[in-house]
Amino acid sequence: YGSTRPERILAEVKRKATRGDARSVVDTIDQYCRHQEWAMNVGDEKGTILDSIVCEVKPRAMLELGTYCGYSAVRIASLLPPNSRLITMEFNPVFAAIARQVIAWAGVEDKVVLIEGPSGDWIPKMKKEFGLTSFDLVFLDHWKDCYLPDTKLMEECGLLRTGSILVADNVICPGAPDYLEYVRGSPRYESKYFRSHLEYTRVEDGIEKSVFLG
Ligand SMILES: Cc1ncccc1-c1cc(O)c2nc[nH]c(=O)c2c1
Ligand SMILES: [Mg+2]
Repeated sequence: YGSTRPERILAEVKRKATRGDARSVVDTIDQYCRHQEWAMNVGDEKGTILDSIVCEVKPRAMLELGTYCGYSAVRIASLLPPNSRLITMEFNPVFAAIARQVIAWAGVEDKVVLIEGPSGDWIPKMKKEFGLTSFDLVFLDHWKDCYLPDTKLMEECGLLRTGSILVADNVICPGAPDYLEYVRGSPRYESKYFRSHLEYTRVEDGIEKSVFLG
């Protein structure tokens, strides 16, 4: 039986990255996915844009939708101030199992809570389950068709406050046209596009940063 791509990524992390060194985990995955086999991590180019927003916002409470192998969870967690939390949500159990091990290898497990299951089921439960009032920063990187419904659900569940920031990956490739139209057209958001490329390629992609105005 063959291994899966996430399993091969984890194997490379265990082979090449230094335990407890988040940056070496990030760099190892980038090297592997650029030179061995492509995978849908946010990557180094868009990752740098994400880093700058995380450093600017210094979120106490952050949500990531779409963990995959844990690349961006590790990247984000390494930048979080003490007693800040990243909650990362993954629908696919195979991805979640790999991500837990990547997050542990990087030594950031005390800053990251990984939850498994559909975002639509979890979002209405978040406040109660985690004693949250709202998220300071949300990274949308799961499935393009869920960006808009999940954003509306977070609004309805009171998980966004005036000033909460949404950062969405892949707004060009694969693209989330309904989401873009919503955040760019709504008076309740101030939206800005950061032009970049699809991870490890020359294909255009970008990140949309949208501030919720309440
Ligand atoms: C898989 C793929 N193939 C060709 C072009 C883009 C993608 C792609 C890239 C990503 O960064 C993704 N992030 C989250 N979720 C996705 O489904 C996803 C898909
Ligand atoms: Mg992505």
